[in-house]
Amino acid sequence: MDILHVSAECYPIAKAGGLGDVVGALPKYQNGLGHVAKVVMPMYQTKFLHSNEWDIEFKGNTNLGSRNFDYTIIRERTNKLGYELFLVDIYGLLDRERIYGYDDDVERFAAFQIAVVHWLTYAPSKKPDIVHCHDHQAGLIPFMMRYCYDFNWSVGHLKTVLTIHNAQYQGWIGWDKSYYIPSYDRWKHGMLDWQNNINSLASGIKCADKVTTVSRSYLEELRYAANGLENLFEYERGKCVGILNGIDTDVWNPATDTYIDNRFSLENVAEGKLLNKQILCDQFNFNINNPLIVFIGRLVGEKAADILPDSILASIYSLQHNVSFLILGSGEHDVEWRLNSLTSQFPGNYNAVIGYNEKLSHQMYAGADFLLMPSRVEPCGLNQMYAMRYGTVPIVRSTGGLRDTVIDMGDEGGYGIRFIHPSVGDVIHSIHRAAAVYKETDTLNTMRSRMMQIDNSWDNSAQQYIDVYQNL
Ligand SMILES: Nc1ncnc2c1ncn2[C@@H]1O[C@H](COP(=O)(O)OP(=O)(O)O[C@H]2O[C@H](CO)[C@@H](O)[C@H](O)[C@H]2O)[C@@H](O)[C@H]1O
Repeated sequence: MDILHVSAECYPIAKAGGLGDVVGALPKYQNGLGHVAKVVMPMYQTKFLHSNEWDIEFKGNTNLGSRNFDYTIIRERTNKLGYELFLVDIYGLLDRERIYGYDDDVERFAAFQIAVVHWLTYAPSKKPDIVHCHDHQAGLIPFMMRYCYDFNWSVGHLKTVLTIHNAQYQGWIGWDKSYYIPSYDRWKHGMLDWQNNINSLASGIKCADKVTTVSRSYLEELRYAANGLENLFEYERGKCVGILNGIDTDVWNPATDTYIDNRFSLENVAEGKLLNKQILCDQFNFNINNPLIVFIGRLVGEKAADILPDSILASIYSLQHNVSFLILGSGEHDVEWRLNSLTSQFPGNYNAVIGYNEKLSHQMYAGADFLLMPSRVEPCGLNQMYAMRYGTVPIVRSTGGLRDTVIDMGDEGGYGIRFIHPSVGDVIHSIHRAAAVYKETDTLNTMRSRMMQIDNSWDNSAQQYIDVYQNL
């Protein structure tokens, strides 16, 4: 089968979170199964863009409302990522350094989607069998392919899949900007609308042939907590399926990871982790004998980052300073500020690196004893799977993909710590459980050995996506 993935992120070109990891890996594994999977994404000003060679694939001209624009589709010359990669260059709109966070993001991603569908319509090359859209930045594509007059005569018959990595963000566009959508059958305007806005994600759910979420539990949860789309998920449940993400075991492998100084595997996990922990302890002035608990991720309400400061403060006091915490992330300014200000309060027990740092994240997965994820919402979560591969015990709230991937150490065959509420009390209790198990070397080693042998690779999930396509 011929599959085209459409996404705003793709690792290693541009990544803000887990979406980039998934789109960077899934096509490679689908190609490994004998299919032809490709990726198209915006051309941002990235290091990857400037350090690789590109061929021009197609040049086109189309409109965003009254604004006429040229676009160019370029293709990475060597397929070095294991799949064909196309970038959409729209001068003045997409060619920025960051992925998101601009005042005109609505215009940028609307233009991106229009350009992709225009390209699919007018390029002479063979059309894909499946257009696989990821999150709201590609959510309008199924509508445009099916109902916009400029396109549907050519691509209206192609099958579309929408994968929801995070339903919190929906790509709302006021109806005052509806002229951005190329002309369409007005009777179909309900396929764009949700609660008096154009809602890109809702439109994708209505119009795509199949909708997938990144874990089964998350799909269940969306029926009662979907940031306003609950009824839609209930109504469309027949076309929705949960497929757990995998991890790219080429990138996330403690035996070959070039970001870490001391590589290790199951055979020497205790020694390997200790050497990596020593480096972190030297860098951040921690006592190596204390359990090291880390958090990596976006500092937003969804991840319950706001409860970290109080939980950490209380835990350091109640464990009499026999614990260390390291935070890596960025997000809401007040959370960043509160997390930063703890550093001076607890030198030797706490530190925070505010920002995005791929290398440090790998070093933390390798050197930490525990990884904390108190998420209020976690569609799948990749961090816990990376942690497990590096022998780092996950401490997770039992929700979404965290529930599907972590078994509590109190249960048969368990290897992690699970708690129910995203509350300071539950987090402190779990940190105390972590501090206790840290002293039981044999139990800790058994848990490490169990989690490192779990196969969370893409092999299984990539095939499940192929099954979805084939059923269409
Ligand atoms: N400051 C920082 N520095 C370095 N690396 C950082 C970082 N902040 C985050 N990361 C990295 O970004 C990724 C985060 O992935 P997640 O899946 O946990 O969350 P995210 O909410 O972005 O993804 C959404 O999509 C994914 C993919 O479907 C779902 O798993 C998830 O539940 C859903 O919320 C990891 O690779 C992590 O190491």
